[in-house]
Order: sequence, then structure tokens, then C-alpha cells
Amino acid sequence: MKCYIDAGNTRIKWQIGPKGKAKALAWSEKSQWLEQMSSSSGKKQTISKFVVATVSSESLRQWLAETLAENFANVPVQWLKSRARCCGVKLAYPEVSQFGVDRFCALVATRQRCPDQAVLVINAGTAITVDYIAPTGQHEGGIIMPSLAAMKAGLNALAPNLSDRREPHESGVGAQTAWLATNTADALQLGRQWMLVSALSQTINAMRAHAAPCSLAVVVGGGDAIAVQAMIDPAAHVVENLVLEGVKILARQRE
Ligand SMILES: Nc1ncnc2c1ncn2[C@@H]1O[C@H](COP(=O)(O)OP(=O)(O)O)[C@@H](O)[C@H]1O
Ligand SMILES: CC(C)(COP(=O)(O)O)[C@@H](O)C(=O)NCCC(=O)O
Repeated sequence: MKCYIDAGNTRIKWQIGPKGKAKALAWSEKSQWLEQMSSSSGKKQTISKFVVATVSSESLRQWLAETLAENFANVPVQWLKSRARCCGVKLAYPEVSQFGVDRFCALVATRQRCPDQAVLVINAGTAITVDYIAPTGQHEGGIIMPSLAAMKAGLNALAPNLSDRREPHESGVGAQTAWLATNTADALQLGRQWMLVSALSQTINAMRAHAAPCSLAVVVGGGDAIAVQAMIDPAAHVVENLVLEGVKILARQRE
């Protein structure tokens, strides 16, 4: 059986066999990965090939390559790359290798789910990427923005005295209900939330107008898919493991 891997910047996700259960582990716990991966395969001898989409750092990529080589010496590893044309998707980037392979996998999976439709693909991981595919399968481009966690980490790094800690008597704002906050922790939380909601809503509205008279489907993937979908369009489809789904499709293609 094949083992499909989506190695992002925060977590490694994997699935063994096309009907296996998708699992995830934060990179901070990577020492447990081999054991968890082997136990999810039942017997590690059953893995015939690893198919990997990675956008993680060079050191994590190397760690993964070495871990596989040391523990599965005779099992081939296919490192996926973005392609100009594949599975009905035509990529907009003139420099194909610049386009994150995770985004590419998400496009391929979305196109298979929504053939002949205009779709906005939101992948909510370490970064939030938004890509538009026309009904013809032409990808017209996308945007990359920080996730809620990245906004928090970025501001913490630049303003270390700005504490996110909530005092015991501060109950916390209800998500999406309040516009204005009266304490620091809530002000930071609402600021991040409204940045994300405003950016995504504006993009969805603009792409909806662009796609007209075709209707626009919205597909949301990634570790924060459920949280992001709750903040935007209730009709958006959540497919948490959208990238892994694309990895599986690309694993069936000729290299
Ligand atoms: N156990 C977890 N560890 C870390 N992040 C998690 C976990 N469970 C959910 N998340 C959320 O998932 C996000 C990462 O999503 P993911 O799609 O795995 O990103 P990436 O592909 O960039 O690694 C985090 O920002 C976090 O909000
Ligand atoms: C934008 C990304 C960092 C998102 O990665 P992720 O949040 O899934 O870890 C990744 O797709 C990437 O490194 N892309 C290369 C640049 C681009 O796609 O234009």
C-alpha cells in the first residue's frame, strides 16, 4: 500500500492506503512520527511507496528523507512537484516551481470534486492561501496571507510587551459577535479575527462577481478549515485533508 504524506510548515499529515484514516502530528513531536506511522500501517512492510508533498523547511525535508531511507531502505519515495497542467488544472504561475506543491495538490483535489465549476480554494494551514479556478480548469492565481496563529506569532515577535494573556476576571469575547474590545487580550483576538474575515469575505465577493454568471463554489481545507469556514460562508465545503486528497490523485499519475 502507498503512504501519502502532506508535510506542511506546522504539521505532518499522512494516510496509508487510499481508504486509510488520515493522521497528523505537529513537527514539534516529530520524534514520535515513525512509531505512529508504523503503527497506523499495521506492518511497516506493507508500504510499497511513499508519495510526499512538502513545503516544509529544508531541514525537516531532510529529516523526513533520512528517516524514510533509514527505516524503509527499499521503499521508493516520490517527491511531488507542481505541474503546469495536470488532472484538468492549468496553473497560472509562469514559474511553476514557485507554486507551493500543497496548493497544487489542493487545486487538483478540488477540480476533481467540482469539475467544470468556478471554485475558490482556501487552504487554512500555517499560511492561508486562496486560489481561484475558472470552470475551464484554468487557475487564475491566488493570494497568501498569515493564519490567525501566524498573525499572533508575528505581532508577539515585534511587540513582546503586548500580552495576549486574559486576566481571570475577563471572560473573553464571543467569537464573531463583537466589533470592539475593552481589554488587550480581546482586542488582539478580535483584531486577528476581523482581519481574516474581512480579507476572505472581500476576496470571496470579488471572485463571485468575477465568476458570474457562473456560481462560485468555496472549498476550505487545512488544519484550521472548520474554524475558517465558521467565520466566512456557511455554504463553503470543508475538506480538512484536501492536500492529502490531491496527493492521492497525483500518486496515480505518471511522473
Ligand atoms: N495538534 C495540532 N498541532 C498544531 N496545530 C494544530 C493542531 N490541531 C489543529 N491545528 C491547527 O492547524 C493549523 C495548521 O494546519 P495544517 O493544515 O496542518 O498546516 P500546515 O500544512 O501548514 O502544517 C495550526 O495553525 C493550528 O491552528
Ligand atoms: C504558502 C505556503 C507557505 C503555505 O504552506 P502551509 O501553510 O501549508 O504550510 C506554501 O504553499 C509555499 O511555500 N508556497 C510557495 C510560494 C507560492 O505558492 O507562491
